[in-house]
Amino acid sequence: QDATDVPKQKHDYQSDVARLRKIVINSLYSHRDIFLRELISNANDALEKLRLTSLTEKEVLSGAEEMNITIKALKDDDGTGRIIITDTGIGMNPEELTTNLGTLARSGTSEFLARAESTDTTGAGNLIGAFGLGFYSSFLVADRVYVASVAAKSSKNPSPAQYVFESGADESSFEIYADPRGNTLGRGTEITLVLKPDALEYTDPQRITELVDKHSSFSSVFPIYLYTQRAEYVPVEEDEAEKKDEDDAEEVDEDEATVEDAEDETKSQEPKMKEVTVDEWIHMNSQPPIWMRDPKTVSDEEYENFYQATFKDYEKPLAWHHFSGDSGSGVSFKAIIYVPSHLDESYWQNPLLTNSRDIRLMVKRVFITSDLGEDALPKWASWVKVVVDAEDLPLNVSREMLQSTRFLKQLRSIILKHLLQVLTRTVEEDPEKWTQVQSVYGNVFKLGAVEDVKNRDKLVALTRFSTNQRNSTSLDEYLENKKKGQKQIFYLADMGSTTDHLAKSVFIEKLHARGYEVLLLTDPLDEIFVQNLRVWKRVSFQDVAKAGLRFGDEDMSPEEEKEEQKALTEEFKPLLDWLKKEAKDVVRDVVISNRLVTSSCAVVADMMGYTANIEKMMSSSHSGVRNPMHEFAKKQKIMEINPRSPTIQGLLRRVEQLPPEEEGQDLEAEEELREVASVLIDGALVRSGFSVPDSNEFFVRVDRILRRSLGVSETAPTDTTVKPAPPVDPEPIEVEDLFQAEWPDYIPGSLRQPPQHEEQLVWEVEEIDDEGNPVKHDEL
Ligand SMILES: Nc1ncnc2c1ncn2[C@@H]1O[C@H](COP(=O)(O)OP(=O)(O)OP(=O)(O)O)[C@@H](O)[C@H]1O
Repeated sequence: QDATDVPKQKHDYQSDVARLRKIVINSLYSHRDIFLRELISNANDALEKLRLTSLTEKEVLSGAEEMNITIKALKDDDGTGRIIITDTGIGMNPEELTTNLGTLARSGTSEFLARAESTDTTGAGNLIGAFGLGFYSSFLVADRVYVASVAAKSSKNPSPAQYVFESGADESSFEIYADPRGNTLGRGTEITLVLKPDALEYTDPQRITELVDKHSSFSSVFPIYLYTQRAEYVPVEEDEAEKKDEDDAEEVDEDEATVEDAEDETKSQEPKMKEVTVDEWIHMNSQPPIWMRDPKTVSDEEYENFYQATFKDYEKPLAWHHFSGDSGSGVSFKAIIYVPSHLDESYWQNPLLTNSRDIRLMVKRVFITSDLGEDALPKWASWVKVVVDAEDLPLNVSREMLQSTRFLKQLRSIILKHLLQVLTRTVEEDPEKWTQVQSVYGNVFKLGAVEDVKNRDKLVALTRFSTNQRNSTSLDEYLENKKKGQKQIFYLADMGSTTDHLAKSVFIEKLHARGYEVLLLTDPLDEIFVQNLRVWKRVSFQDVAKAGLRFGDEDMSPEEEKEEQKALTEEFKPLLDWLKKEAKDVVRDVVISNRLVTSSCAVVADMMGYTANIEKMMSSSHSGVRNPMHEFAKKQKIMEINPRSPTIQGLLRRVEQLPPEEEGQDLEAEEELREVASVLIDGALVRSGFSVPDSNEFFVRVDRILRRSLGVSETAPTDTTVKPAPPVDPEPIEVEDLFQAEWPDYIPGSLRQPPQHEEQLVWEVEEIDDEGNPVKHDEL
């Protein structure tokens, strides 16, 4: 079949593509250099696909001899310019040209586009950087793009034809047609960019060389050639010269020899030269890839550029580590590990479902796969970016075969070991970078410590916490600051709170006053971390909002303490008994406290109970579900009262003054006291981070007590009369009609807010008195 017989087919772009192209063209002008690296990266992918397919289907390789990428930048005589990027990769048939270049198959595209459309242009640039533009970046520099492509030969398609995808930057459709030139490529894809008039700088080979050197020289193991032309002066060849001289020689006769001799003489003295244009293909990536080089010879900029091109990240990496080694199972390798400067947004949405997609495994410089399977890395480390090149694996190793090699398992621990090393090194060597690492990965380390038992200690060592004494401490530093006798790591957790707020908590007042350090945990992960770890360097964690707090330097022996507690309990017995009755709905017990200094009381969780923080976490993860275990744990709270607090002492006296039942109750005094007690209990709950059972009731009681202290009558009613709403209007006015009457130029449905007008709209409402007569007001 003659391909040229096939008519041109017009296709509309999928609407997302049209949107993406628009955002790209509008927002990435200052980044338009990226088009070249994107197209080279696509060409490289196509060559990699071809190589992989050829492992099972030899015939794909026929069609073109070489596997390479070529770039031609041309300035045409009419002042226009073109760039032609050609690869001899896997190619595309007409259907593939249509779907691959006319649709966006990536997930989350629409959401992404909506965000990019709503951000300003620089913000959109960053977003697009994260998203990856690929082929559409062509339109940053080109008014018109032609993609000619021949799919690789296969048993199903033994003589593929060359087809063209053609589209203009402003067009909402593209055309697919058989290339009228026939099959000029043999195999692969040729992308011709007809440059915009303001993008002619890219016709300068020097400019292209610069860009390839910076972004792409290492992104392909296949050779990249740039077409150049240079002027050269070559001696004019003899017969040509003779021809030239023929005009001068009037006759060809016996004098010829003399003439020749004379000519020979002049030639040797000053050879005739002419200018010729020499075409040359320059090999641009002849240097070995950077992971194969000696780290001492690679500059930071080279590492950064390599990272940005390979992992398509617009931002520079935070840190990296370049090393070589032997896996232990006889596979030697070279690798670079990168720590990105940000986490993908999706990471925290589902950290435990994230798989690593960025371990690029190569064998002898040839890319094999970046999908090493589910368990390639623990989830906490799924963000790490790695290139690893193994020397001693067979080139045709498949992903499935890889899964069963020992190398892969070893690779996992090698990567983790080096990743932890590079992070730990940052702590020691670069405090500024370490702050950045903490702000991005602080929570990742906590998650890791919970998930990755094998590396737990190293990950815990990387975690940092705020305390009542400093902004950041590691657990080891905390232990160095541990006071004599202290056998617990004190912490207080309240997710969503601030450290400043926690520092003023009732639970740490004594610890703080005495100079003990308390970890102040505000992230939901903190509590999970502590609950999982339980002990660090044989010192257990103690939630200071729970029973069981010990300072370790108690002056009294536990027996003596018990004695003292017993004596105080005896002394405060009337108050304790009375409070127990009053607080029975919220706490299990009321006891004398040893943790309070200035506060009069607090509510703490029992050993089995939930602290306010856990209660919050439970209610957010079990919303609406009543679980008897949770209900039980929620009730395991204890109210502690401070025997040295004047409030408590005063309350004790008042309770003691209540006449015993047999003498007849003083109901009024009792009621008043109960009110005070209930405010105290609810206040203690709030102060301790819990919520009160009924906040409306709570406020009514507060109000009564306030009245009492202000000497206002408790029973005096508040004037509660309010103006009633006017009667039902039988003919409701359409709001828009109303606007129309007031503002004639108002377009119905066009505004939510009434337009700003000098005169305010006045709602005249007639008020009637008890007899039904209208009430006159000066002003409404
Ligand atoms: N030179 C090429 N040879 C063969 N196929 C190509 C070539 N360029 C693009 N394609 C095909 O078109 C698809 C879309 O390309 P595009 O660059 O837009 O996205 P991508 O490469 O998949 O993603 P990204 O560039 O963000 O990594 C590719 O997945 C590939 O199938």
